[in-house]
Amino acid sequence: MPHYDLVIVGTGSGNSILDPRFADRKVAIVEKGVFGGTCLNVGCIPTKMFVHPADLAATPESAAKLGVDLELRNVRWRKIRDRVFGRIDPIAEGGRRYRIEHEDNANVTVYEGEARFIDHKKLAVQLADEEAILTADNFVLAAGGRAVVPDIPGLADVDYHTSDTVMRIDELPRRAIILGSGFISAEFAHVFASFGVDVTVIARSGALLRNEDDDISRRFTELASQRYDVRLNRRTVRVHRAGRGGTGVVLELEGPGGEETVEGDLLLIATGRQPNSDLLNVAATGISTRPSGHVVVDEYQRTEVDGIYALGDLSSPYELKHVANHEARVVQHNLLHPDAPIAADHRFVPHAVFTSPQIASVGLTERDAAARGVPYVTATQNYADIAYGWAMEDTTGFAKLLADPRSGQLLGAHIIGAQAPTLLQPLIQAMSFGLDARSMARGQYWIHPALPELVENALLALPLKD
Ligand SMILES: Cc1cc2nc3c(=O)[nH]c(=O)nc-3n(C[C@H](O)[C@H](O)[C@H](O)COP(=O)(O)OP(=O)(O)OC[C@H]3O[C@@H](n4cnc5c(N)ncnc54)[C@H](O)[C@@H]3O)c2cc1C
Ligand SMILES: NC(=O)c1ccc[n+]([C@@H]2O[C@H](COP(=O)([O-])OP(=O)(O)OC[C@H]3O[C@@H](n4cnc5c(N)ncnc54)[C@H](O)[C@@H]3O)[C@@H](O)[C@H]2O)c1
Repeated sequence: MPHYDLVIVGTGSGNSILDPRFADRKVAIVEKGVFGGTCLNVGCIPTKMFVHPADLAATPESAAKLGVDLELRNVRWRKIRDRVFGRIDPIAEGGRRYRIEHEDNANVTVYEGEARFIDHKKLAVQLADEEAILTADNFVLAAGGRAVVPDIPGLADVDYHTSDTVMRIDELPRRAIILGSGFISAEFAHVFASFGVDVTVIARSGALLRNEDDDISRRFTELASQRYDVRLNRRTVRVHRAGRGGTGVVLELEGPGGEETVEGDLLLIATGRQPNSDLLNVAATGISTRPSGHVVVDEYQRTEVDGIYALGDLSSPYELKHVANHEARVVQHNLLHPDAPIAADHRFVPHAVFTSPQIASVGLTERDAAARGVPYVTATQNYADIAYGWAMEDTTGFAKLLADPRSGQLLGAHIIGAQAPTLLQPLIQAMSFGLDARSMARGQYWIHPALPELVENALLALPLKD
């Protein structure tokens, strides 16, 4: 039974921990799937590589109102898909080979198989032909999560996709149904609709992206409904194959208008993700989980068991790559300096949805602020009322800020419109470093007539107390 100084489970963000400072430690890395994890292989990176061509394909629609007539002649799906994975797959394989073969990793053993705890700090790894049992002083659990597939009658008997498989299909479907109305739904609806697929989005609640600020969610729902079929307040009662030898899939729904059916050639299930703590059987080593399945960690990313750290989607309710990366840096430091640990900073975690229009957000929504009884003022600045917004003829985008009325400290920022994630970044910076709205607006130049004037004007519009 080999004993290690350090065992890392998962090669997503967990793989970034090792560097030359670990050269004198005996290390094992365990990976059951493809090296590089979700973000690289089936998450952030490929999705955005599809979103960019989708943005281009959608350009004729937005150009016409500016007097530029463009025509979308063709979408070569296989060319788009093969560019994406032709780039990504070699990176994943290169990362694997680096860990297995390169002299930098002479101290590292890679175990390719599924790990599960069988006892206190004892891990079994199911390899192709045998089971290995590993023990270690330190473990880093970075085993991520997986797509949730809801228990809907008939679903198991039809072909459906999750985000793990949908990007590798051979042909674009004529009609796609997307179940769920969160991040993945919003991004794939944009990709498919831009490529000419008839999209139907099925939402349980009365709005898409309902965790966003209500104004953002409402605006996005309106705009999405103009581009594709959005069914709100629907319960999916049953799923079955289309009749008479049809290759499609039918969803039976119940909604405000009673019963209805929707038929498609592809069904994408986008109903959230769950942590892999159950498959890793963390309970066997004495680690507890939250009701959501997330592993419990303290601010130093330490689990309840001495020497075992967890990070990323396995323990983080944010389920975002920049959070997993940050936590991996914290764990790395704390492994190297256990007597001087640093805490993870989760004060201002931003996110962006790469749909159309783009959406980005940080801090409190107005709903959060009201629920917490936090004093706040808000300001909303439309793209339509800044110079570059005129150039773009943008009539729908806006930035909404929340700030403390006295100190002017920003509490939240929410943008829907072109380049929203890029426009949000200076607001994240202000919040992280405690820059108040007045100083931010008037303590620097804002390039005229560039898009960040949206942020400048939103800051100036905040009705702060003198
Ligand atoms: C479609 C999609 C798009 C996304 N887009 C974005 C985005 O634009 N921006 C963003 O910030 N985030 C995005 N995310 C979220 C982001 O991908 C995750 O937050 C991030 O990848 C989590 O990293 P991680 O290291 O915690 O886990 P992962 O990257 O999931 O790594 C976990 C690894 O552990 C392995 N593993 C699991 N269990 C075991 C086991 N028992 N034994 C051995 N190995 C195991 C898995 O195979 C995997 O390789 C997206 C996610 C999806 C699904
Ligand atoms: N741009 C990004 O940062 C990005 C992009 C994609 C995914 N992600 C990450 O991946 C995670 C998973 O994405 P997601 O879109 O699957 O999850 P999500 O939590 O964003 O949305 C899940 C959706 O499914 C709905 N839902 C849940 N159960 C359902 C059921 N039984 N029937 C119908 N609808 C149901 C929910 O109401 C919600 O609308 C996200 O939490 C996010 O952190 C991030």
